[in-house]
Amino acid sequence: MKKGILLVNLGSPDSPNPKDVKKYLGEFLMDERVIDVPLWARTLLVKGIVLNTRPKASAKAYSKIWWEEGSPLIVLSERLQHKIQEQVEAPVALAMRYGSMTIKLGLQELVDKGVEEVFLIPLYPQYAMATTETILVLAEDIRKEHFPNLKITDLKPFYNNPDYIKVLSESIKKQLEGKEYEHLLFSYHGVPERHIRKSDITKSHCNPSLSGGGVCCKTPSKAHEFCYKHQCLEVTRLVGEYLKLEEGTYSTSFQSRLGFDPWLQPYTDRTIERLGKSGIQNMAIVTPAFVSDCLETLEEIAMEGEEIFHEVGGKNFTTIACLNDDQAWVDLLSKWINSWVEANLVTA
Ligand SMILES: C=CC1=C(C)c2cc3[nH]c(cc4nc(cc5[nH]c(cc1n2)c(C)c5CCC(=O)O)C(CCC(=O)O)=C4C)c(C)c3C=C
Ligand SMILES: [Fe+2]
Ligand SMILES: [Fe+2]
Repeated sequence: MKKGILLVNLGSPDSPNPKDVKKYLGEFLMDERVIDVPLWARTLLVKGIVLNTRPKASAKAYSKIWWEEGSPLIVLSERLQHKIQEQVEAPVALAMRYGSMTIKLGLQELVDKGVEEVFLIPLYPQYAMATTETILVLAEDIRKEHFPNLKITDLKPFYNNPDYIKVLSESIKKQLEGKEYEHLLFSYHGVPERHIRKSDITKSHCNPSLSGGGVCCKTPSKAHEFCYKHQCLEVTRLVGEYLKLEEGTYSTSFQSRLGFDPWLQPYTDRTIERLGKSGIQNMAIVTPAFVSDCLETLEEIAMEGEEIFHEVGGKNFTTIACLNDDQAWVDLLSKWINSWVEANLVTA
């Protein structure tokens, strides 16, 4: 069977213009695994409220980070794809869950090259309903409808894979060389707490709220295979261990909340403010829910986050770049792909 690889990331608008941003946000936010309320309520919220207000503000934010070659997330994902292709004989295609570079087009590209078996790689270290799950469900729907003879195998979340932790930790270490910092904040994209409860396969383990939360994530459970919060906390713990970070000099927070429901806490903006107010003068921030830099890292963290820190008296704010097309990361993904191509063994 001829094999091929499909890398899948989140996606971006075609341009930072409000019209393109509105189209993109419409598709993104109407996904039932992103805004997980009944269709009528989602339609009312997204089409009646969010799409009338947010695209203008989002477009402004996108304009600040847009590159000449296009959206940073897309350009960086393409660089990763090309570098991997140099180390892998099977064809490597790239698709996005939302926007013009669809999963259907990505699969079609591989099928046109004679591929009969696809290794699908969601570019997310942690599992979440709003990221990994929505990719897998859509890919399977497309396979059934358009490519019924195609076989698809997916790479499982690799948040605790020792090689991944090593690559991430070494990247952080390298970027912090010669930098002064008293606190390293691990900021992950947030999700509503409700998403965590919905993904709990035991239906009784996960309790992510601040009052009862935290304990469940540290108590062994099969629920953790799908618990985004557990998987984020594990990345922080394992990197802390690898880099021998001192207790109290690093912590975890969650960014990018939207709407009024409780999201995973502590929130990143409030944490940055608290750190600055508590006398921390130099802080660094890393964003391990993303493998490619994007709006959420380049604008929300590197620009807004830094502004908050300076407003409360902080001095040096170091933003650590995502793995992007870092050579060790390219080598690791290529190693996982090659072992699947050679033996169908997924090593992550
Ligand atoms: C409203 C619900 C949202 C959930 C749940 C959510 C989860 C989630 N998102 C990412 C990764 C990215 N999100 C990005 C942008 C972005 N996310 C939301 C909303 C939710 N995300 C919105 C409305 C936006 C658009 C921008 C904005 O208006 O603020 C991006 C950046 C895309 C880019 O083009 O650069 C990424 C990446 C993860 C990993 C995640 C859950 C774990
Ligand atoms: Fe998001
Ligand atoms: Fe948990």
